[in-house]
Amino acid sequence: MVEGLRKRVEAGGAEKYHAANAARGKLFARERVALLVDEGTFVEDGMFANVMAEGLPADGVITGTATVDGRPVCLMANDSTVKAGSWGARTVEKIIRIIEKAYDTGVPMVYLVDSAGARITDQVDLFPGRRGAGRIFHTQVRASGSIPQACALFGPSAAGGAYIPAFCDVVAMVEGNASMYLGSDRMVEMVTGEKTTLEAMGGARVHCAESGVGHFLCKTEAEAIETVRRYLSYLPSNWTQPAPVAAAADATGLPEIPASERQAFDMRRFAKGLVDEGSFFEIQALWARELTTGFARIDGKPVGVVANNSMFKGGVLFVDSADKATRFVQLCDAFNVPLLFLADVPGFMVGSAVEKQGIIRHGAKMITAISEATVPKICVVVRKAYGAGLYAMAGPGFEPDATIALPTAKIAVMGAEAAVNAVYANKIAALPDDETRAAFVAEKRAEYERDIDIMRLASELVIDTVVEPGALRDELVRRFAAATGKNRQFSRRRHGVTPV
Ligand SMILES: CCC(=O)SCCNC(=O)CCNC(=O)[C@H](O)C(C)(C)COP(=O)(O)OP(=O)(O)OC[C@H]1O[C@@H](n2cnc3c(N)ncnc32)[C@H](O)[C@@H]1OP(=O)(O)O
Repeated sequence: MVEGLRKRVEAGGAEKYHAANAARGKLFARERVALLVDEGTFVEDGMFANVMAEGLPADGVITGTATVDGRPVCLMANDSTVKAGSWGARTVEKIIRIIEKAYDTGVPMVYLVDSAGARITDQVDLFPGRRGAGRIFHTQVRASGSIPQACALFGPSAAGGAYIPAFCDVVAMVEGNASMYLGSDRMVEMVTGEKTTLEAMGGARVHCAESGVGHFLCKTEAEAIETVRRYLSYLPSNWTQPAPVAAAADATGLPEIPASERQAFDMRRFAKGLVDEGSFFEIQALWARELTTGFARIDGKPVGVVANNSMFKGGVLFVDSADKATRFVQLCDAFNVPLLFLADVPGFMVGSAVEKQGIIRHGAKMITAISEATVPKICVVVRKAYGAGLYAMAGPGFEPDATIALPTAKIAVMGAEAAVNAVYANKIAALPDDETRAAFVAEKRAEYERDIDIMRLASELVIDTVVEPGALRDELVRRFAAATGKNRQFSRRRHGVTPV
């Protein structure tokens, strides 16, 4: 009898739901689990949930333990062939238990999500109680920063269900099928009159390029699962362990840095050329692109890279880029991944539009995260670091383990042109003709540039050293190694009151 039941549970829901999923290019939940884990390592919990009462296989969610690349993980996978992957009371209990197990044993938790959210027909059993659906989120929040939590999203993630991905460190979304939304298109039309679709409102591209809730836009389910595996490879199993070291690889070398600061420069190419070949793993590549974030390895050891990218919006910091940096810095700091800042930043955006969006609040949040990060952190000024941009990129006042400048670096309260205009606007306006004005501006500009000369800043001990680009990688290897055992106490308190 047990074997027969087991086979029925393993088959999932009715054939018509499997056929509908296959027609959309979706895999069965058990196939997803098999793609994620090392072969033969999966041990399932609660597979007979609800089998006697309602005959809903596994109550629509598969949970258990396994290894990924030889390291233990806990996982859950919604089965959308069972009531669209909606959560009944046992579904909720299984999800809570597996997150608790991940937290208690100190291993990553992987969420393979494809769910209609709460099972509306069973709401009294699953929704309001102490171990109701809200407890899933409470447990996720408690585990956040203690163990890595990664989500691959293959289908809908409706209403309350949308918060499971939202509480994860990262979310990989499959384009065309994955969606996240608080209210379905039908509900939106009923409440607001807006006519929309799941894809237009909460599709993978929307969340990966516009809202920032998604981190990786994937073409296939296999790619989303591979992305989760790769994410885990940069992180320790929990916050008490060091980040895992891989075999070292050579770097491909740095691109030439343009002489003119007005010329856009792709800092992703710089980062890729600096780190171990093929190790750069960009996170949120499509969102707030003026700032690049990603993991990489230098000499086999993981680092988190935060880099300004002047290819987009001149590398100026906006509200979204400040949020992107904040979250990534917190992620690295939580999991003992040293931070490398590559600065080429004119500062934060100014103007009424960004003031109304709260640029001060968002910028303060980023600077808070940089201040609170106690993991080894090194700031490399590649080109410019102007104004509060220097602070946001872990400049000297933010206890970096080093501030390194390339010979192309400029550090100043603002660029020369803006500075001359700010100080001498009245005098310039009073000059008699264009020729005199141009000569005056050129003279003041030269004076200003002498003041901020990078060797002068080195001689005043503002920065720790100036290195040629070819020597930067070796310098970083030595300095990160020297910072490994640093004291990580930041402040005497429970937690700060962060600007959010
Ligand atoms: C914590 C608060 C919350 O989470 S409230 C949750 C609210 N959830 C929703 O509003 C989502 C409602 N469902 C949907 O929009 C669709 O089912 C989505 C998720 C888009 C999937 O569409 P599709 O793949 O076409 O499946 P379908 O609609 O044909 O449903 C298949 C069977 O599953 C059922 N189902 C679906 N959602 C729920 C649900 N939330 N609760 C209970 N049952 C649900 C459908 O009734 C359908 O059942 P049947 O095949 O008619 O027996």
